[in-house]
Amino acid sequence: MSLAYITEKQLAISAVRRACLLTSSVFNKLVKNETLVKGDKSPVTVADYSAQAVISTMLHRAYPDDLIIGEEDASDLRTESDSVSSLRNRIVELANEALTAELGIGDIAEWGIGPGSEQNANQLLDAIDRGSYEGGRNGRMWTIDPIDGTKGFLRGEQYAVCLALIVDAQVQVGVLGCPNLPWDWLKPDGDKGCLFVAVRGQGAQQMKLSGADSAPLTMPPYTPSTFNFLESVEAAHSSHSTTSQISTIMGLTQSPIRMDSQAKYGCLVRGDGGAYVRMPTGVGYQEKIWDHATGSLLVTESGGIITDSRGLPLDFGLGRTLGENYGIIATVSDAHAELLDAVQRVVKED
Ligand SMILES: Nc1ncnc2c1ncn2[C@@H]1O[C@H](COP(=O)(O)O)[C@@H](OP(=O)(O)O)[C@H]1O
Ligand SMILES: [Mg+2]
Ligand SMILES: [Mg+2]
Ligand SMILES: [Mg+2]
Repeated sequence: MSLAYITEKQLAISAVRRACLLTSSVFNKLVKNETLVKGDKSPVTVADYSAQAVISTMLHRAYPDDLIIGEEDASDLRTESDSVSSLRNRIVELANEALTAELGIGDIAEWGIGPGSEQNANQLLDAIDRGSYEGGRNGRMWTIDPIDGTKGFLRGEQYAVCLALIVDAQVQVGVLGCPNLPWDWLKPDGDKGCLFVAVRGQGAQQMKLSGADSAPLTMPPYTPSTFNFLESVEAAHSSHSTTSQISTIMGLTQSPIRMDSQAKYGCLVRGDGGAYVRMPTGVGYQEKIWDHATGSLLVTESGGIITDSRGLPLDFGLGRTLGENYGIIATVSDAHAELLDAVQRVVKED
């Protein structure tokens, strides 16, 4: 067994597990004034902030020189008002609850976790803001999406805690925690909570969020009669009509599965859906690297191909966004050429 990135992998699993416990515990208690609206009109909750604080604290303790690209920043939490200070107190309380929880299998106290690891408000706000790195082509950087699919989280549906290590613009380690995802997609009332892990060159695996048993993941081969798409719930994030046109060209009979967050990538690699298709709804939006870093490695490590709608590889070396990539398509290797062809025919018609 290869030992490359073995510590980074264990750290990422540990950090994502702690963050997932935090987010699931918050959901049951979330009250209205614990959600803010960001400059781009998207929601952010105390759970997003505290999960980023926890993950960033652990990364910094383990690898002080590594850079971090996190979705959230703490500027809205640094102003002085009664409502902001109660929000801040809640974030400190939640982050410390997660950081100080007893050590479990694979946890290392030097990562700043376990009893006695409390951080104060300033330390936690600084940890959130350590995620402000601009990114780039060279060096080691982690990317955190503390809650991907915040809208799904608020609806009580799918969301994911996402963490990836990028080295010289290549994703090397990716971990995805999906607290609300059923272990078996066909048994929605059965056990929930899945963790997906991939290391470049070492394959991908799925394990229970709560336990250690893991199963290697290989995407099932292309079967046109049962092939279906995974796409966003939010029509503003991904064009549902474009997906439907692509589906018609490919002669697909199954309807798409709509789901928030990178949980779609988890479902793709374990075979719940045939392809993840994300076509832009307008011009100008640039996909964020933290929305696809982990998912892209899961795809390539389980026998799939991921490109943009022109067939170009996703470029994680251009900063905080995927820059010029336009749309995203991911599917098992033997279906990719046909899918890409259908996508290009639809794009040409538009
Ligand atoms: N106009 C847009 N087009 C594409 N993606 C968008 C978008 N506006 C927001 N998003 C991204 O879509 C992500 C959710 O993905 P999905 O639609 O697959 O659930 C959001 O992540 P967050 O929820 O972490 O903010 C956000 O980064
Ligand atoms: Mg967001
Ligand atoms: Mg996201
Ligand atoms: Mg997010």
